[in-house]
Amino acid sequence: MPDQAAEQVMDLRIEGLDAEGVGLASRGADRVRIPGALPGERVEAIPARRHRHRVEGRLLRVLEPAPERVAAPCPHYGECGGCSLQHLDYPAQLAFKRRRVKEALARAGVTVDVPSVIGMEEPWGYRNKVDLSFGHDPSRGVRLGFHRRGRWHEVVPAAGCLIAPPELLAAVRAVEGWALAHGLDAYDPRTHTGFLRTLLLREGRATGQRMVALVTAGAEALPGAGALREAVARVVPGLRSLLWVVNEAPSDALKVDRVQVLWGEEAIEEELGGLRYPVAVESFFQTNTLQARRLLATVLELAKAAPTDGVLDLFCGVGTFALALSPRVRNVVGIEWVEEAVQSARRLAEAAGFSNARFLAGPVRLLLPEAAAGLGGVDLVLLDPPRSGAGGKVMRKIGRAAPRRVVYVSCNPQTLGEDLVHLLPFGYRVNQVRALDLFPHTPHVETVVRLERTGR
Ligand SMILES: C[S@@+](CC[C@H](N)C(=O)[O-])C[C@H]1O[C@@H](n2cnc3c(N)ncnc32)[C@H](O)[C@@H]1O
Repeated sequence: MPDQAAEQVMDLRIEGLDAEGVGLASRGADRVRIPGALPGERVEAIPARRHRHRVEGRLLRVLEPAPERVAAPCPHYGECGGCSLQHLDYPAQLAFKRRRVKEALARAGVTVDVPSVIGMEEPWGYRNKVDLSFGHDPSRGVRLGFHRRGRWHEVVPAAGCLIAPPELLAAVRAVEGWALAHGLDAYDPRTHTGFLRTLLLREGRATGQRMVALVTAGAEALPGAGALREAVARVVPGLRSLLWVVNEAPSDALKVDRVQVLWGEEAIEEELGGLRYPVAVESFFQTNTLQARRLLATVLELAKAAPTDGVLDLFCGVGTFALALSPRVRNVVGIEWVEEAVQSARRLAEAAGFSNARFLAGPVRLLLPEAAAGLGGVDLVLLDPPRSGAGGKVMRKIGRAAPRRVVYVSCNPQTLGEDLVHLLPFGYRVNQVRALDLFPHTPHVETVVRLERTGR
């Protein structure tokens, strides 16, 4: 785009928000996306990038603010890649999420009442897991923080993050100081040089146990391991696990090639539904413990389990739903492809004496028919797939297993709607929906949908 156009200031009226919570306006035939702008507002923005009829705009000034606009309390709002809805007051965030769920269901041809989103009384400091990255800082060498919005290889400071608990954030300065003192540099995935990759912090909300995991590129030994131990143990209360994780993959995604326990245990524990779950460095565990309890209660309410039920729990992770259902049903089979999560679920079932719970390790698509056949009748299917959804093949296999009830837990309304389109033709009808806010100040929303087989 020529410089002149890049300088062109646009005076726009914001018409709505897209699924990512970005303000949308029209300008001739163009759709303009403006992060930070709210519906009803008149704003000044400049075009930053153009793709065919879509223009990415940068907000310059809000000329007429919406009544729901609030001053974002985080000092790094706008620069940091997280919490993009902080400028919208909390009730309006919940209303936006409710609309997202309604619209996604409507696109799938489902018209059903979507009640208000179940929000948090105190929507701050809720995360039990924080992922930080090391970046190069020209003035001081290395910096530990969050990815910068739009420039993923740069980081913004983590201090002052309002959705992470301060007890975990205390590790950041200690680890940064240790890295600077030992002259260690940040790994650069573009050149595959450098050493320090990420720092993963986890806590068990109910147990007060904390984990600090340093992820680096490959090395024989960790320089200054003793000093790291001392620095972290001094500032992180309830430290139960200090780990050194080696990730030799070229990309940024967390891959665990080797784990060394520098102090304490390999995992921490978290409590949910009366059971204590071990949480290892790479395990999936709901990141908002308080709302995860409400999610579990909602799933149990919508499942309406009966003692004669045979149940499938697909994408079961460490088995939170299957284990909670086990004492209420005839038998339950969980399917999950992370072997370590399946082993954890099996151990918990055994310790609790749930002899009617079985867990299979592998892809849902391949194991579902065998698991359904082994149950002696499937009455209820629960599924909680990742953001990408379950996919048409899995949904059609559920339809062919013909359970009377399906409870679909989704963290992405869009893929929820797309998946439902494959199940509805098997004679299912959505008869209850609940939405919960597990991720305040972000556009994400958790939805639980109950379907019943009416025909066929
Ligand atoms: C949103 S999590 C649900 C976890 C679980 N309900 C819980 O609360 O702990 C999705 C899970 O699906 C697993 N997964 C993703 N794709 C899978 C597949 N094709 N087959 C089996 N498991 C899969 C992931 O490893 C993850 O544990």
